[in-house]
Amino acid sequence: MMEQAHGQWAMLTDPTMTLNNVTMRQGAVGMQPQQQRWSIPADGRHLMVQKEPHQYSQRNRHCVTPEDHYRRSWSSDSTDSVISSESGNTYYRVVLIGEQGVGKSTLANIFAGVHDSMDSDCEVLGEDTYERTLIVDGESATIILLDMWENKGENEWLQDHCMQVGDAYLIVYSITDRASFEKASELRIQLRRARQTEDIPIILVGNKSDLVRCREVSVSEGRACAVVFDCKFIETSAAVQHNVKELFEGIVRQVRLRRDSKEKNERRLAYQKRRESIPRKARRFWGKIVAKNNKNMAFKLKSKSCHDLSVL
Ligand SMILES: Nc1nc2c(ncn2[C@@H]2O[C@H](COP(=O)(O)OP(=O)(O)OP(=O)(O)O)[C@@H](O)[C@H]2O)c(=O)[nH]1
Repeated sequence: MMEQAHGQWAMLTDPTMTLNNVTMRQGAVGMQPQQQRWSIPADGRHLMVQKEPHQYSQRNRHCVTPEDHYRRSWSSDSTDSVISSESGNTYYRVVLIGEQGVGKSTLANIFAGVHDSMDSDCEVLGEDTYERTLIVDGESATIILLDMWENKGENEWLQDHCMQVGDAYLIVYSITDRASFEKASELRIQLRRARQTEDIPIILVGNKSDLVRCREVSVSEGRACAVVFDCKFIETSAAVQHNVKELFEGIVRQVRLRRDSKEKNERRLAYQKRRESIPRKARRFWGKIVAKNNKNMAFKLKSKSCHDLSVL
């Protein structure tokens, strides 16, 4: 089944279909430009791909064969081995949205491994669409990252589309640009309207945290905004790759917390705690003492948890 959607994009839902030169194979992932081969996740969920073979830009230069796919991973735990798709890998479609120039593509490039000193396992599924498998809390998860958001009016259909297709969203602003922060709030409202009945995981991302002297939006403003809009918050620097891995692991955890059973999530939390570093353990312990002594505990707990991406 294929749904023609605005120009060159198509939404593919049937994993066995053939489209022009594009062959869909169930179970495997990835595309090789020479072979014009496309495929979708084994779970058969919608995935947006380009119908025409495209020119690979410099930033999309990382492409691996399907055989390479599960060989390496961006793991949160170096001692874990990668779990294959056959053993229950899960796919998460994550959409980057935000004002122009806030660093969405730079974050996507880091995800894609363009800046990695080591080899990346990222696959390019189409212009501005990347796929990478991470090991988060001992389990593999594949993120399909869409960096196709455009703010220009004539691309309204694309914006609507982006608002509909994500399993999770990263709303990015630049801490050096107040207007982009305000835009982030607008986008949050737009997203809420578009997906009214759904509890979609969203992380508000204050990027460019390395530009300390140009800061226009404080950390507490970012946090307060996340509390008001009921989403998570993190500051990142794509330039120095600070908190980027944490961001992508965090979005996986946020989806899992909503989708999976309580027992599964409790197991993961226990796993995280076992592997937590001593400074982090100490911080958590200290946080509990502070919360106990705080009269406005309800507010404190809420505002405290907006930057903890491992809890709801
Ligand atoms: N100092 C600093 N510069 C950054 C950071 N992230 C991105 N930049 C720079 O900001 C500029 C814009 O980054 P992009 O990644 O193109 O931003 P974008 O949000 O994708 O922009 P559009 O594609 O126009 O929507 C580039 O010059 C990046 O090098 C960061 O964390 N710190």
